[in-house]
Amino acid sequence: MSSSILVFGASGQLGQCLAHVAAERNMTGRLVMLAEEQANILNPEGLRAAFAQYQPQYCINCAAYTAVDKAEDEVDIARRVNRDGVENLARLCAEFGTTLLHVSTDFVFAGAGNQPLLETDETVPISAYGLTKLEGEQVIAAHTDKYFILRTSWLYSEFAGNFVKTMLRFGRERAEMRVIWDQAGTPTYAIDLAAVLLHIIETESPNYGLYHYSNEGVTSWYDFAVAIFELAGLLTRVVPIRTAEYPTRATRPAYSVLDKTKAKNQLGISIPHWRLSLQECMRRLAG
Ligand SMILES: NC(=O)C1=CN([C@@H]2O[C@H](COP(=O)(O)OP(=O)(O)OC[C@H]3O[C@@H](n4cnc5c(N)ncnc54)[C@H](OP(=O)(O)O)[C@@H]3O)[C@@H](O)[C@H]2O)C=CC1
Ligand SMILES: Cc1cn([C@H]2C[C@H](O)[C@@H](COP(=O)(O)OP(=O)(O)O[C@H]3O[C@@H](C)C(=O)[C@@H](O)[C@H]3O)O2)c(=O)[nH]c1=O
Repeated sequence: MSSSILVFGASGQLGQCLAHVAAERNMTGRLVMLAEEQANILNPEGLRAAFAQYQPQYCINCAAYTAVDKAEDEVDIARRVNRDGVENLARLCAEFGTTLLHVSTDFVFAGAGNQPLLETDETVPISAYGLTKLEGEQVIAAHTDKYFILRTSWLYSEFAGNFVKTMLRFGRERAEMRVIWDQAGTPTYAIDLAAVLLHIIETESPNYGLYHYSNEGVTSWYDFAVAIFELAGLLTRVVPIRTAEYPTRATRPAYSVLDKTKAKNQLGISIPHWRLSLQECMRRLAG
């Protein structure tokens, strides 16, 4: 077994954040970054060749179908990536003795409650994306014990497309933005999440299992947008609206705040507040 770490979906948002954090930690040499063109997780033969070549100690799966609204009309395609592709990886990890690090979502929950969600809370996905991501979690647990699944929420960063970059783009063009205030959750800086994934590897944590991870605190998309414009120095007016006033193809959970107690206790991490991490991201975007 080599010490290498295979990363799938390397050109997406989280994949790029991993490359960035790995470089800061002098871990770049261990990472084998595979974008979809180099390794499609739907191609078992190609994946087997990569596992055989690198004999990885760890595999990080950043590959996913993440188009939440589109998934409602393309559930089969979403399922192939978010369930079947993940199953391909889980099978190979079991065969090669590789530890699998995978990322899931707050959208596995219905979001009807008002208390921070635990790993043990009931999952009731209300969107096709959420359902296929939950199926991905289940196939991992069915094939291997050596896994870490981190459910996260509202990812953003300076890389790829995300809510922060959408707000900044529209905010520069428009005097006013209408943003939902009755969906509560916690944004997560994908750089912080990447750092946790690499921390699990660096510490060779034996505490396998399912974890919740987002930044600390609670907010709404509206408050998040207000904070983004404040930090960017934009005068864009943000109008709070209800979910019903912003119809989307997929239904999103009204409340999806994740309780991170388990991750803090078992992985030995401390978690920055979402405002601090947003500040850091905005600093990097400006610089
Ligand atoms: N973004 C968010 O707000 C949240 C994301 N998550 C989860 O976090 C993880 C990372 O998300 P994020 O980085 O933001 O997502 P992105 O959409 O930015 O990245 C996903 C990557 O997967 C690639 N991909 C898609 N299909 C395949 C395939 N068959 N084989 C290999 N690669 C493939 C995509 O390539 P291409 O673009 O070319 O299709 C893309 O590069 C995902 O598991 C996601 O479900 C969880 C909560 C919130
Ligand atoms: C662009 C925009 C969005 N919104 C709302 C719609 C939605 O409820 C919320 C976020 O919209 P977005 O389309 O950016 O993000 P969305 O695709 O809903 O984000 C989700 O992505 C998947 C992958 C996840 O796993 C989730 O954790 C979550 O991050 O903001 C507005 O109210 N006004 C706006 O102008």
